[in-house]
Amino acid sequence: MSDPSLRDLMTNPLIAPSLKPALPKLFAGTLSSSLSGLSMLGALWCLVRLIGDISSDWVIAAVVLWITAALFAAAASWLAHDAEAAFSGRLRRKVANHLIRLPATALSKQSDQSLRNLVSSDIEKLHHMVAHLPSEVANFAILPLASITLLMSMVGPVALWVLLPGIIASLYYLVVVPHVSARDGAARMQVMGEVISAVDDYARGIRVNRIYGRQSGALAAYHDSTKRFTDNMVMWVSKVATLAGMAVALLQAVTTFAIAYLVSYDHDAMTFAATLFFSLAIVTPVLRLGHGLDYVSTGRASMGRLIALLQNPTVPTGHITQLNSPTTLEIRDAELSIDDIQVINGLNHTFKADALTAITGPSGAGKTTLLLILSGLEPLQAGSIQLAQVNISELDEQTRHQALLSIPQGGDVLPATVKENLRLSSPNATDEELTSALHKAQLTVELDSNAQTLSGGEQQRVGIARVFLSSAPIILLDEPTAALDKIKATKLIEELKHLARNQHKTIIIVTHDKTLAAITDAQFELERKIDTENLS
Ligand SMILES: Nc1ncnc2c1ncn2[C@@H]1O[C@H](COP(=O)(O)OP(=O)(O)OP(=O)(O)O)[C@@H](O)[C@H]1O
Repeated sequence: MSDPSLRDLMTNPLIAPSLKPALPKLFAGTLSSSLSGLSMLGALWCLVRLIGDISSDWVIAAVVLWITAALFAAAASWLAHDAEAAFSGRLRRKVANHLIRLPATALSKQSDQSLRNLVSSDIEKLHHMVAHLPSEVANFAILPLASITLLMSMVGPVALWVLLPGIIASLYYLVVVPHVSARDGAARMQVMGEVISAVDDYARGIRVNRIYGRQSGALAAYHDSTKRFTDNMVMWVSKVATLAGMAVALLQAVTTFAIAYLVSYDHDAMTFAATLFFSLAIVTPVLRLGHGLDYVSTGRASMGRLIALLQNPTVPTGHITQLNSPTTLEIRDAELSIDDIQVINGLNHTFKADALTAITGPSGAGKTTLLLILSGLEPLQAGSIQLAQVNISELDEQTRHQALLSIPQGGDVLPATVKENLRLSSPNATDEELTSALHKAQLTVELDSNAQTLSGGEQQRVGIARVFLSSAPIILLDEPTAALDKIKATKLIEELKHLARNQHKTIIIVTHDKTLAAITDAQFELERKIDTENLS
């Protein structure tokens, strides 16, 4: 699919609403930028007049116009960057809101790197393009037009010849550079990708690399790809940058001077000076066209990726805010295929209230997927999840969050203390309550210790402690005992059973461990669906 056009910025329903409130400031920025450029041309004109009429008036007028140009340029920059900041803030919030509401399977298709890019560099590239467009409109349209009008009025149509360097420069930047870049760009991007993966691999395997030295794995790949990247860059620079340098040198000075002389040699010195200066005012911006086009093309590519992300449907929500009591949980006639593989097929079950249920089954049977479905994070293709006899997709999002707490497998903690991590779920809990919750989750650790320096299993138990602080009536846990020894795992199961019974909660865990499942209040076994027709 080709990248969206600049028009899409204004018309695409996923991007335009974030830009629209910033448009008045962008237009004001364009106007200021144009006035700044016109003031510069005015100052130039005063200097030209000085040649024919040596008077301090022209010098004063030129200085005033230069100062005016500087003030307008500052205003233009402030307006454009203010508009850009508001636009990127709105878009960033929109993308972040969208990402956290994506179905689990859609989210799993994005790598960590592409998620990072979507919320940071892609938005930066797009707002960079938006911030620079006003001054580019002034540079590439209004200033050349004003210069050409002046030249035509002074020298006549023959002055159009001074456009020649600008036209040649434009063709170079619009045709030659993109052609060379497109040919070498893909190879450069591939090497760049290899450098990034090698750095990533090296960072992850830093201890291993320390043991095995430079020759091994990621470090060797890093050396190899950086070398190829450097060679490739040198080759590219020698092809494109050298030609660009020659073009600037020839077009800006020699050729423009020669043409200006050719078209105005029989006029007076003032007209000759005006022709030379104003023709440079046309050619100089064009020589910066490469940079202009670079950020427009990267901005458009980023806009394409952001639109593709925002086009993904989010998990459905409704407006129901009241829940019947008791808060029962059932799954009815559920069907779900992921990438054309049927994972859940006609599933029906009512989970026992005030009890701890264990979901068991062989690897790949769909236990984690079922937990995601029950938490409302993976929409079904058919059937429904009934929470307190309401279809979960009709529940208001906040109501769903208050009714359901889901603790995924593995530990994800924020870079803060254990206390701060727990306080996110229960802001008013006392230190005693927090310590008691940690204790029930089979974790003995200081509340002020750094959560990120805990082991993976300990981090997971910080998450499990939230279960004992939460007021949600439905609690889902994926493999909560995976990192625990037998004694601690059994104690945790007993604590969860106790919580379910005493505080009227429906607690559901996924476990591989049949002996642990046997001591829960109820079991629900999933079978692995094997396509027997394809087995010999
Ligand atoms: N995001 C995804 N993309 C593609 N396939 C997926 C995705 N998530 C799950 N699946 C597939 O769905 C099936 C069930 O996966 P799931 O993780 O739910 O199984 P599980 O019973 O929890 O397995 P395990 O016990 O090994 O954790 C598997 O065949 C898996 O490959």
